[in-house]
Amino acid sequence: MTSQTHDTASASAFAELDAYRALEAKQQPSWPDPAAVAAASAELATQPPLVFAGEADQLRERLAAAARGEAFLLQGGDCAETFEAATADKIRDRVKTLLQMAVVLTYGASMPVIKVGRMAGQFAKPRSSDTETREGVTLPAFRGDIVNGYDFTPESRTADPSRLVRGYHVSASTLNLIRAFTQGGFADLRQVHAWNQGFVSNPANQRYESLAAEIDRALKFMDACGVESAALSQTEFYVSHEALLLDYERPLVRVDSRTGDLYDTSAHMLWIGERTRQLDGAHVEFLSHVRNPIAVKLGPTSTVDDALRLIDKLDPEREPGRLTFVTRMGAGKIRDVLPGLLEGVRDAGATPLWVTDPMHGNGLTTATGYKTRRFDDVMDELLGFFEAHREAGTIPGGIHVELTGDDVTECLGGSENIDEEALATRYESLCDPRLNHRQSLELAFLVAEELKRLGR
Ligand SMILES: O=C[C@H](O)[C@H](O)COP(=O)(O)O
Ligand SMILES: C=C(OP(=O)(O)O)C(=O)O
Ligand SMILES: [Mn+2]
Repeated sequence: MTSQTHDTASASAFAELDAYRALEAKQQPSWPDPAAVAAASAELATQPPLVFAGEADQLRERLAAAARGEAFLLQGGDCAETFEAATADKIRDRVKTLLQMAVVLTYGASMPVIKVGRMAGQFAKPRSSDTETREGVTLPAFRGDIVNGYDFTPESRTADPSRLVRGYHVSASTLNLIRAFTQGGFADLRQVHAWNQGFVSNPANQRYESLAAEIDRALKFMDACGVESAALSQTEFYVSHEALLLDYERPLVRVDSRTGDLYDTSAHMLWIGERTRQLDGAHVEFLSHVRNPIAVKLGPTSTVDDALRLIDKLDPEREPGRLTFVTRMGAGKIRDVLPGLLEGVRDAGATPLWVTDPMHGNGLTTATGYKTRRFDDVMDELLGFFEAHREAGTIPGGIHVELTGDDVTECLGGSENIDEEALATRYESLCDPRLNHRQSLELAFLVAEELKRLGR
């Protein structure tokens, strides 16, 4: 193609993308100053992409393997990242937690684990209510650091478009550190013990320690045999977030110079949330025009028809790895709802990647006002997910969890038995409750058992 025909082709691709502008976009902030939003978007449009299109393609291939049952997706991180918590220590501890979980899963299941952080861009939050009332004062709800501040004052809660640009820069520095850790030796499998250090000693990381010792012995054996593999010293690590805030996502859509295709370069993988997955809505339209791997959350009211129409819109070619469904049904509903959904999609001949989010259908608020989840409900939804797939003969391809490497007390239960009273001691999340480091490892051991049972 000459450069002129290339320009014409990308102009028409952008025109198709912009069809979303005529559709309803739910869960967007009301920015008080539209000119300032336009200026922030224009600034973002001049910034370099955060990811390379070829990386997104590689992830799509990995996800295709997971949809075939030859790999397993581990996607996790904060509910809402914050600018303040984008520190070296906190990013390192989240990466370490995901690496540890991946080792538990890989070793348990003898299967490659695809590591995808809810990191480097997971800043925008959909809310149940547009406003929050405290002691008779009503203000706009907190919609994530990329929109407004958490402090309960009118100034802080006013949507501020300069946060869009700051969100980009915090994402860039977070991603930079993730790349440094995962490619610069920190993720070397010979560091399997080191990832466990610095966390409060507990039964889950003691169990991890003995698994790490087995891995060490296996590595020494391989060394002694002269087996060398670059795969041991580096790991692929991808980033993802909910593509919620279209004023942030749109300026980061770029043309892949290799193919002329559009990619949303804010992350490798993007998902559409339960609240914004309307077929005639802006989010579905927008993501139908970019080539990244896309996920859609499916809550308990989802029908087979919803799923099939999403497939037709987002993955008309039924390209392996393009589309992931993340089901978040709730422990009490998954066994009733999921088998029928799996069967309907299976009978239509489609093979999306099926992943469970055992967190978002299991929220509750305590009498003292803490948003929390019971670890037992999370575990129960996980088991229900594996059961439903056994029933339908389909492939349980991954998990999507809200977690942190920090020693927080946000979810009830787990082996340290966090109770309602303990929630107050280290509750740090600005949105949903996350599994702490120990609960995350416990969950990984349970999933590893289920994967072993599958005997893949
Ligand atoms: O992360 C998910 C949603 O943003 C969150 O669950 C909404 O919480 P809310 O019901 O407190 O608004
Ligand atoms: C908002 C989220 O989930 P859902 O769309 O499933 O409610 C989330 O993943 O933080
Ligand atoms: Mn959440």
